[in-house]
Amino acid sequence: MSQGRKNGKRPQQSATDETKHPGGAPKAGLEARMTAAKLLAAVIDRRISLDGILDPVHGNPAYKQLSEPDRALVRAILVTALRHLPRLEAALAAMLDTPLPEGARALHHVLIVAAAQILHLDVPEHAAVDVAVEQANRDPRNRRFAKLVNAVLRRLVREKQEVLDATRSVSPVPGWFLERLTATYGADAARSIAEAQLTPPAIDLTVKSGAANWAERLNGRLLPTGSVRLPSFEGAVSSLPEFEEGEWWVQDAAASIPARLFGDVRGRHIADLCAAPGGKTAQLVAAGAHVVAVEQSANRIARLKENLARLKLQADLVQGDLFAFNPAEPLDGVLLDAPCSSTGTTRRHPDVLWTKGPADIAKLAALQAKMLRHAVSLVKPGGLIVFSNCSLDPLEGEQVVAELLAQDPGLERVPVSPSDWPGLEDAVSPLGEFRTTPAMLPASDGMTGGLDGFFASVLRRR
Ligand SMILES: C[S@@+](CC[C@H](N)C(=O)[O-])C[C@H]1O[C@@H](n2cnc3c(N)ncnc32)[C@H](O)[C@@H]1O
Repeated sequence: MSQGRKNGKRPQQSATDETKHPGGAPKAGLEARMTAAKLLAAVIDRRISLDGILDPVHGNPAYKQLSEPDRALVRAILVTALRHLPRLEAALAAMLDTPLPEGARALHHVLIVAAAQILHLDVPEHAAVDVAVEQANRDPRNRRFAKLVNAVLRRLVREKQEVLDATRSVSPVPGWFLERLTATYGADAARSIAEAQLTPPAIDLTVKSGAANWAERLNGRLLPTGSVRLPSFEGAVSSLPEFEEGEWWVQDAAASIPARLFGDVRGRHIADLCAAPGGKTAQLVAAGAHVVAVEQSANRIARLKENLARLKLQADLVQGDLFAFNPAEPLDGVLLDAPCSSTGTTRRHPDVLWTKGPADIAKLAALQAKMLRHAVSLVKPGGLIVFSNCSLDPLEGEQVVAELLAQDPGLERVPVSPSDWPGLEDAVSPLGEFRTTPAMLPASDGMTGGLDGFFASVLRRR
């Protein structure tokens, strides 16, 4: 999983990936790097999501004030720091004769931000060191550590390759997550999943039609899901052909599986109960279903509306709580792509592992069970319910379904057949449920491998 990487650096791929930055002059990017350390504190210490902090409209005020190149630097630093956090901490610990004093959290974040740049970003190392020293000097709590910061980071620059090699054995994910992965997937698979989250994901497109042609046209790879994986890509996806015409949308290959599990949906009435931003609604409409898209969040349903407008696809939109959605006629099908811990998306959202924990997983699993019971109540006899989410935890997937099946004799599982998914057979469990992980779908022809972690199960009302 290390395509295109040299010395731990990777090519720019998208706005949230590690990137080059023209911060050559000693104090260039000072504001950006200082902001990055503060925002890292907000994620790690206050468990605020990165998406919330970096939102261009509702995000952190200090971040919003920065120039676009500085914002890109902040994003790259934060994503990199969170992806590699335990290894960066181990690297710094190896440079320190004694651990940092208790309570030196601000200093910890300054050092992590600098270490992420030195070890993984294509920025001048001296700028990362100088700014960290300046930042320590500016903070009365940290001033006495400025010399230490200088010495530690200069040593990190000198011993970079040795440090990268020595910390490779450190798990890049927090202990609670590795334990859960190991309990579910076994030690080897858990390690592979943890390693996979270090590689930024490729960009996958779902196309309205002619996937093989699109793959050829974009020099991409046709995936077993029918998605088109782009080769390493710089710039805005909106610059790709036929964006305005609405011929395709960005959707991780794994996220495209649940809607496909309904089979032929032409003329069927299907509700998508957690619909925004609308990737799965779009798939169902494009495949010929009449879709009601239900979404609680006003901001997110506005995005869904924009997305459908660009794609020239029509669905009925209902803004509100799915528990209040009770159509007069029972439906042919319901898709419940429920809110979850999102631990399957850490390649693009590495903050998840530091902002969420086991208690969130348990709480979300209980909510999903309640949502799934409501979803089942909306379909007619013989109707299908597809339950999915992007968590890697069985508590939010296999167990939700197993418990409901045990309680409701009027419901049966419709097993997915591995032979219907050549290339993804390993992702179908013995019970016929989908379980993808970021370690699946090997890289090939120089193209990034991997998939988001997803769970999907098909149920039928008897
Ligand atoms: C995982 S996302 C759905 C992604 C979407 N299916 C797609 O493919 O683009 C979950 C969505 O459920 C929405 N949601 C959460 N609770 C809800 C509720 N009680 N009623 C309706 N929507 C809800 C969230 O706002 C969020 O947009």
